[in-house]
Amino acid sequence: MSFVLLVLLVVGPAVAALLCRWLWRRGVRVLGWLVRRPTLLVVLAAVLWLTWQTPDRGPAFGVAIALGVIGVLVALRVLFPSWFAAGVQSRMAGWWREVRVYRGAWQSAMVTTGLALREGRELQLPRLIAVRTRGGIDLVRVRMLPGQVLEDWAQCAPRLAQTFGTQECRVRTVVRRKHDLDLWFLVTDPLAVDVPPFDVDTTDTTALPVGVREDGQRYDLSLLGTHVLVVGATGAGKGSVLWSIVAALGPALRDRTAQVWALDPKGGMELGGGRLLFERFVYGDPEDEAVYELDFARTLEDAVEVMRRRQSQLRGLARLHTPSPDEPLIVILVDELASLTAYVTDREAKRRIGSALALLLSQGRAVGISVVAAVQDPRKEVVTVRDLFPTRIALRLSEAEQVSLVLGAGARDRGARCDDVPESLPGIGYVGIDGVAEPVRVRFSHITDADITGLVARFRTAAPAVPAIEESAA
Ligand SMILES: Nc1ncnc2c1ncn2[C@@H]1O[C@H](COP(=O)(O)OP(=O)(O)OP(=O)(O)O)[C@@H](O)[C@H]1O
Repeated sequence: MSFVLLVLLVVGPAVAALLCRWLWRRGVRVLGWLVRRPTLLVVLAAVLWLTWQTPDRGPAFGVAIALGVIGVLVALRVLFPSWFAAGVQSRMAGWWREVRVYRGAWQSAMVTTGLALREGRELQLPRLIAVRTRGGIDLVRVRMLPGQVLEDWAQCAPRLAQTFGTQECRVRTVVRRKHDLDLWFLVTDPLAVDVPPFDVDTTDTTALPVGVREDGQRYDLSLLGTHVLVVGATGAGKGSVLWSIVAALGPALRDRTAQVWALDPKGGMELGGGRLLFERFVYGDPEDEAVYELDFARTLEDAVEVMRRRQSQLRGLARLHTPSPDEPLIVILVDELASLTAYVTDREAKRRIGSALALLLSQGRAVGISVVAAVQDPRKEVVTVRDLFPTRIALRLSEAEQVSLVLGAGARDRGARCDDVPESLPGIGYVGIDGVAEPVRVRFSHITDADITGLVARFRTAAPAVPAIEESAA
């Protein structure tokens, strides 16, 4: 007996210490879990407060009230999901992140980044107006100090991200509020995982679902009335942008309100899988260079002819063409535009291609002809017509200087760090649209060969709408 007691006396404290340690660790984890769930914390606090305020009714009263509140919240979430997400969840989570992350460190962050102003003994701080949380992003609205501009904040963006423990910070203007800015702090990155193709069921070519934005929302690209240039280093995912657009056009292709004329100077390697979806598919015969280059010239000139005809039909009647099965939106899809603009050896072909492309890019969009082209090298000597594309998509680029060539001066300062996109994340890029200040970070859908086969099976039309299908070197 005394031996058992002895063992208990020796082992007991050690076991108790281990148990305490285990409980402490568990407790810390539970606390951390609670801290990340402000709604639950508020409900728990309300239960405790009610129990304390009404001791005669006992804890059951508080629990009943809390269950009622939880029931109402769950019902609201189920009945009005988008309103609940934007109006309740986003505000609650934002308020909690404001208290937990931003308020406490605000003054020191402003001072160390040089965004605070000292006048004598008085310290002036930019005002933190509100925080909202959406997806993995904290949207922090701030009021700048007099004399500050967006660029002052954009320069400090990496340091702000580091201070508040987030992955990235982007600075954005606020419509009709010149003194305010929105800081987008990326807490988690929803673009770190592949985006599968969307199940498209719309023929609306002004909102093609092609990817996911960094706030987790779907990104819809407008194609009608614009041209799109896609720029990216080797392996950046240019193919996935072209294919995302084709995939999103599927229903319009099937309904014949859109058609794709595909030009694939890489011998048909990139776009060949979708040839049955395309009204025209020109890939040339690299062994017969002269014919091969003239094929592209002829196709572009045919598009110019359609453009001229539509112009004379629409003159005085409408300023923007409306796609229909008789007069569909024509999408000229070009993989590796440089092969048509810079690397052409036949002088005659080069002249004809250059002039047809310039005509289509400058006059085609109003009459329903859009050019979507991909290229690796965005320099003007390679893509002379670069500035005629109102929508430009910059994927991973090899040099920081290339960002301004594609998205315009200052785009990199506003967060479009295309040169920082890791090679392990193909398909991520920034979309810049003329007239829209901030580029949007998007991951385009990853379209595999199997997806392309599925697209062809689902959307190919029984017979072409326009008889002249041209397959060079067929
Ligand atoms: N959106 C995406 N999501 C995930 N993986 C992608 C995505 N886009 C492309 N990839 C993968 O990245 C690799 C390169 O893609 P892709 O061929 O489209 O790049 P590219 O820019 O067209 O390259 P190149 O200039 O050599 O033709 C492929 O293995 C592809 O599967």
